[in-house]
Amino acid sequence: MSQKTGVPPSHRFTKSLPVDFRFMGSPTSDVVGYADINLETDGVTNLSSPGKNGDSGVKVVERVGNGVADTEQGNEDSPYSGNVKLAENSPSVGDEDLDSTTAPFPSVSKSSNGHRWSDITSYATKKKVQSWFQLPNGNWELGRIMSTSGMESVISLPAGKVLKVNSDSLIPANPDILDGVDDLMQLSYLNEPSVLFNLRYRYNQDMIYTKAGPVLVAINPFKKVLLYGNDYIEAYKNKSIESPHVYAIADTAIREMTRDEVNQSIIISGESGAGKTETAKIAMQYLAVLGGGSGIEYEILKTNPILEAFGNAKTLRNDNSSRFGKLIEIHLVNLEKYLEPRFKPFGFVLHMAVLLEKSRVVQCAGGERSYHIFYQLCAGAPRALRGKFVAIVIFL
Ligand SMILES: Nc1ncnc2c1ncn2[C@@H]1O[C@H](COP(=O)(O)OP(=O)(O)OP(=O)(O)O)[C@@H](O)[C@H]1O
Repeated sequence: MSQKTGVPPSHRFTKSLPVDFRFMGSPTSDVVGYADINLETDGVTNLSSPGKNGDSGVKVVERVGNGVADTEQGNEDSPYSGNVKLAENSPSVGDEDLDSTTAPFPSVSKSSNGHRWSDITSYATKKKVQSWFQLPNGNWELGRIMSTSGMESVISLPAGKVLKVNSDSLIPANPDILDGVDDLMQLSYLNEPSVLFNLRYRYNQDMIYTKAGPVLVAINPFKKVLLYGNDYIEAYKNKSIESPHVYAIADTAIREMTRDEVNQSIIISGESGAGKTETAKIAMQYLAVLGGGSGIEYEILKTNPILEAFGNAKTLRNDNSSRFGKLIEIHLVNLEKYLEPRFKPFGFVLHMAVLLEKSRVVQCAGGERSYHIFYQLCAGAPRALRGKFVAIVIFL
């Protein structure tokens, strides 16, 4: 099978979080010794890395399972610790001729869970399907299997690199026809690099939403994307558009509530700066339009800046970080059976703020700020009063 020739070069590799990734902490001391990639003149890439004592030992990362499902299995420290196993001081690919079947290559140690990809991998190598290979620096590269002998495969990577690798370390890639599918469940091979590749492929075309079965994956675009507004809302309401979207999630929630007469919840989770607050507002925007247009919905949406003034602050990760947990309850009144497609206006929206980070009022880390309201107070106050406010802030 050919490589993804229609794919721009920037899409052909994808990167995992480093195996020593910690959410807010610093890398641990037991880090993987990432190998340097040296492109030899004969086009064969050798993996080499100075070991602790200056030897050429390299720690090799083994992928032992399906990245999507396994993220829940790891310990709480590392999101990928359930998936990876370090084979320390394994020999690196040497300078030997590729024809030499005894040439050392990054070894892969089996995990106690067994190698769940081995069946699929052997099928993939037999059929020479395009495969993903993880370089020691964490990048996944899409390669074409040139030959396989025993447990070794020779793969060609983009830019003419050729590698001899353990066949078990290859992870099958999906055919080109599945590039950028709407729902990750449609992928023939559901593995970490394929998921990352698909998300990245869509993201590069401003398709920031992708379904993973009933779950919506949203990637923060950090720029204005033309996916919102009344035209889109109308289209999702009329079901004339089916691309994954927050609007579609909100639409499903309200329709199922009407049909089953059961309350619905939308849970939005992600790390700081991922876009949870914006996503919640986008969902509320859809519900507001669907609500019928009494005007009260828009007033409710306007309460967000007030809530954010008291509960949001600039952090190193997010200029408008919510420093509290938020539960938003939207109550619909006079909801008559089978009222679709038009719903009665909202009764009220209940915001519940919990676990406010109180310490931020008196102390915050360098480069961060206290709650927006303090700065807004100073900015809006008459000059004499402003001086007093600033004095209080300094005194605190
Ligand atoms: N859909 C989007 N379109 C454009 N920009 C977005 C979108 N979602 C998020 N952003 C940008 O990312 C920034 C951070 O998003 P947001 O405040 O929603 O993150 P968060 O997950 O709520 O973070 P925290 O947990 O720190 O409160 C926003 O201020 C905005 O600039």
